[in-house]
Amino acid sequence: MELMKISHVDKTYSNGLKVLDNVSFSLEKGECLGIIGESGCGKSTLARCLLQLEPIDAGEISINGEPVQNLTKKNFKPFRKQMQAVFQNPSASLNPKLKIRDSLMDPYLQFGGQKELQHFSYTSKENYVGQLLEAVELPACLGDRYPHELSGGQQQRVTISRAISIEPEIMILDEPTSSLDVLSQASILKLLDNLRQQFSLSYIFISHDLAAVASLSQQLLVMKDGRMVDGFGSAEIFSHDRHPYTKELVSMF
Ligand SMILES: Nc1ncnc2c1ncn2[C@@H]1O[C@H](COP(=O)(O)OP(=O)(O)OP(=O)(O)O)[C@@H](O)[C@H]1O
Repeated sequence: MELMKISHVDKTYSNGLKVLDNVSFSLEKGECLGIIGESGCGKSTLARCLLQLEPIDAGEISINGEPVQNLTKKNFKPFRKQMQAVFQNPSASLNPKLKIRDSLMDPYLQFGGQKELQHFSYTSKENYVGQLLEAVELPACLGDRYPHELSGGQQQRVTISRAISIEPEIMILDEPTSSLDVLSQASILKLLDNLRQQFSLSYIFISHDLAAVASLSQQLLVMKDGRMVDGFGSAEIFSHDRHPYTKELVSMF
């Protein structure tokens, strides 16, 4: 089942730089779609456009068959609730003045409240936050701490926990492991893979790190200078049919 469809999307910044050029792809329910590309190719711009943090100039973005690119912020809110994001730098994503417990409550208060949760249950703040921390394999006592009292890997687990807290359908992962050391990267990738299966999530995983993307994704797209130049199933990454640019990326890792 097609959850999200991106058709012929263009984006040019006000300085005249065309960053997305006729970008099209679709995300199937339950899959991890990896998007690989070098620094500056437009990956983060794409993530921001999907989340409507940036407007697009042309094309269509639809979620569950509904075009969403022209919706007001208010009308986009129900779709935004279905689509959460994890970014590269967890310390920038967490409010330094809030205890972890209060950061974790943020999406529930903003979007959830009345929403029936299937995997988590809300009986009290304490209990809900405990379940959220447990889902990302962190002890409940961390709820009492501030972000600077956690390691980078623990902080990223908290941002992942916050993203799944209202049980979205889609997660946009924009370089989720790039700021972490190698061991933390591996354990976060494993966690993300487990959570996708446990919570029936679908991922768009954007990174310059081919090994990380390939380890998690069923489908891969290769982005170069704002265009998708190649797309294939993860088993076909080493195929002779790959685009020359894909072969170049593969040969570098
Ligand atoms: N708000 C903006 N205004 C003008 N140009 C921008 C803006 N944001 C990004 N750019 C430029 O658009 C291009 C693509 O940037 P983007 O951050 O999307 O790439 P990226 O592939 O995510 O790179 P990286 O992996 O280094 O984060 C770059 O040349 C960048 O300098």
